[in-house]
Amino acid sequence: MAKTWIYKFGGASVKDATAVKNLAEILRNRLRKNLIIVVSAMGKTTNSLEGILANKLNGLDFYENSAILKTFHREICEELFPANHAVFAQIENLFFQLDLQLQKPLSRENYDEFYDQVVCFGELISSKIVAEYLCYQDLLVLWQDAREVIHTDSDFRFAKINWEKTRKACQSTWKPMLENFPILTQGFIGKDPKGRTTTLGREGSDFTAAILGTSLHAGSVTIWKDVPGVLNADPKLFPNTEKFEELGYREAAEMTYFGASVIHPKTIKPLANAGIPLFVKSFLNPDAPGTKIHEHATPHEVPTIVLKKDQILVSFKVTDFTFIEEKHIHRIYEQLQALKLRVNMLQLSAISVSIVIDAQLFKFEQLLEKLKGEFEIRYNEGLELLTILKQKAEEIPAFLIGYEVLLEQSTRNTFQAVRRKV
Ligand SMILES: Nc1ncnc2c1ncn2[C@@H]1O[C@H](COP(=O)(O)OP(=O)(O)O)[C@@H](O)[C@H]1O
Ligand SMILES: N[C@@H](CC(=O)OP(=O)(O)O)C(=O)O
Repeated sequence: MAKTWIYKFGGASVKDATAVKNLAEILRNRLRKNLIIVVSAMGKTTNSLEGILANKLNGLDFYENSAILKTFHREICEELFPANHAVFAQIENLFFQLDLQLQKPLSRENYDEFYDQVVCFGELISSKIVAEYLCYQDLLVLWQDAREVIHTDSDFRFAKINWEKTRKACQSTWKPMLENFPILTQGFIGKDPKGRTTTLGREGSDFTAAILGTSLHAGSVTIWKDVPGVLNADPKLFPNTEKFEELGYREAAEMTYFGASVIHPKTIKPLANAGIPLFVKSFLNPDAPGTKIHEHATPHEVPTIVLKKDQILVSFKVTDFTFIEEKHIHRIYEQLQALKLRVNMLQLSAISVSIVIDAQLFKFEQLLEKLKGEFEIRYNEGLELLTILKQKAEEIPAFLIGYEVLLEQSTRNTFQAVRRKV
């Protein structure tokens, strides 16, 4: 049987009508049977949907923002299609379904499940528009609902994949279709055992591409980005970046673990286990080689800089004149795990445990609430976690000029500092 190939186009590559036209041009010479195209929501649509949810939760007007989102998509369609095209009714119908969902009651208790039933519309709407446009351009693709094959548990907003069920569904339903047509589908979304929509975590469409690639033993997975490939730092934050021609799976995984947002952190592992190469390519320069992530990459010594924003540094101090013991760390980790909060950095002293975590809606307050009786808790919000891999000692001070450093750690291969602007 022929190999499957996976392309993933993220929000930036479908952010407006021009971007959708560019996507079609990329596919014009590349579209073939056995290709799966995964698309994300258009531009910042997921952020807008999160804003709508926040307004609804806080009892504020959300219909206006919902109307703005509808206009945004309708105007893209107006640039792409003639006025009588069927896509307008399809998009109208999807927004009608979104409005129905938004009329249901929302509280903190049902927030995560409600969230998934709302934010999935970003990908559903985007994939409809892109699929219709490709067909309109004689680039025939089959629109398929990713929820038919991506099976997850019911951990809403952070759903975990049922790999076996997903693999079987991909092989039995999509593989035969792919023998005749390319498939276009959504990233980020799945379905739980009760048939309810789930999502895989913010920016999870890269992970969808890896899940499909692994389940179908793909020849390769390509994620199309607005950068030339994986660089040694985010070019939006640092000048003079360098592109990697190739990277080993381990190194790429490490970069994403520390927060290099160019690839979703869960993407590398399944591909590495299956030995499937991952290409990161530019949708602005599609013929350029990009970065190849694979097993046999030549090692390099280029320092790599990763910056994670919106960090909170929390210190838990014991209050009874004892020293920090395993039981204290255990208590803190137990609560962190229950709230699905990951520790980005940890430091122990005789009487306190300091951790660095991502700021996440509601979660931090819940952590404080759970542990305030057991520890004296202090925290600083609005921080940045700077990580430099393969650091050169003499280059580090330049990264800290104009910043106050609240916590610092260094090993032979990794330098980390929690900093805030002074
Ligand atoms: N090391 C890095 N190399 C390249 N881009 C990076 C890196 N770290 C962060 N980025 C950022 O990742 C962005 C691309 O990822 P993302 O915006 O998530 O893509 P999409 O949502 O379109 O799939 C780039 O625009 C860049 O700002
Ligand atoms: N639309 C979702 C999923 C995603 O992966 O998007 P993108 O490919 O644009 O990062 C999000 O914004 O989280």
